[in-house]
Amino acid sequence: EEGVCTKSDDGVKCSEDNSVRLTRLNGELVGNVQTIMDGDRKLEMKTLNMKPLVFEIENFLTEEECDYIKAAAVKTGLESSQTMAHSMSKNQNVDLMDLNHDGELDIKEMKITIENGYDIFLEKEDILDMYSTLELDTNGDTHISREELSKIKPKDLFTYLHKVVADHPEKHSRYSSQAWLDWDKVEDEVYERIQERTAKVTQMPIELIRLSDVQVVRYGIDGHYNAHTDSSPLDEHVPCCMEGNRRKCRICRYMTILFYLNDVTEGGETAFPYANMEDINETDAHLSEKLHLFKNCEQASLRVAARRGKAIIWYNHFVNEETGWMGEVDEFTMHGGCPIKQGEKWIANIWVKTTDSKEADIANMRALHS
Ligand SMILES: O=C(O)CCC(=O)C(=O)O
Ligand SMILES: [Fe+2]
Repeated sequence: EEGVCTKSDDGVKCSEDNSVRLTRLNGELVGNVQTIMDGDRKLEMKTLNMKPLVFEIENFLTEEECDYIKAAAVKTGLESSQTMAHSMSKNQNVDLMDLNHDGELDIKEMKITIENGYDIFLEKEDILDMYSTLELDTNGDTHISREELSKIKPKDLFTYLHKVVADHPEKHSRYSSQAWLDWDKVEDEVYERIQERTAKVTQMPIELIRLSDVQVVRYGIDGHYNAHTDSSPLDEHVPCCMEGNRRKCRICRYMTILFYLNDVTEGGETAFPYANMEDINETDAHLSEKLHLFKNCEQASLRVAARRGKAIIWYNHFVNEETGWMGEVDEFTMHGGCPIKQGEKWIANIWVKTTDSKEADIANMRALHS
């Protein structure tokens, strides 16, 4: 339970050795309950699932804490996540996802191309509509050859897709609004209590919890988030994103702690469509209809109901046996938010950031105390 740095009468002492490892709690088996005392509050951490490993703690946050976080997000200002912010610019060429390298795009490949490039989740009919409107598929074989594709202007594609999501916001991969809370940059008793409680139940160093990214999300009617992983697969050629780093980087988040800040009248569960599947086929993993939670939430084998104050916890990565730090991504953690049928949904994500370098992460943790 000891963090990297501990407070004592003569100040803060940080352990010098690198034997620190990322904690991965033992789930034992589904339904297992571990009791943790936080002051006089008794927290019950239940194992919800083993593959992926997911824990649930009801009433982790008090009613007041939920309202406090919501109010903080409102004060910061929520921004719509439905922009094409990460998407390609008007004039950029489409980055073709020719998965089977046959020199043309079938409907599935076009679907992925649009998802990755524009964060828009289209179905077969939508793609065929697009082909006919933009006169893309000149020979009508539902395949887009390089030649056919070279005839379209990226700007037209952009304009077309922009209109599709303006008319149908539910076609966004994510339909919500969000705000970031810089909870490591302010002195705030409520945040500190939550950080300490989170460190306690996860048995993670408080410094890593404090340095986490915290995002508050609000979903209205039809709001949803199609299935995704919260972290990127390991890639030795691309560094983990760090603050101020403008180079191409990948998102590295060892674990996710998700708080529900309100009760949703109907819908809005968190769904894990690949939970408990035997294995995940690499290519199919990102093509499966199961990922389309806006439509297919009921098919997901693990669904967690949104309840005010509840926390769920999972590990986006395994622990590398040798280094004790970030291991491979756990693809079974693929998850998202089911559409809101009635009411609204507020959550807060605590994304515990780690990088490929344990030394750099420990240095960051130490820096918090100086
Ligand atoms: O809304 C949910 O339940 C899941 C949200 C989520 O996966 C995310 O914000 O990354
Ligand atoms: Fe997520």
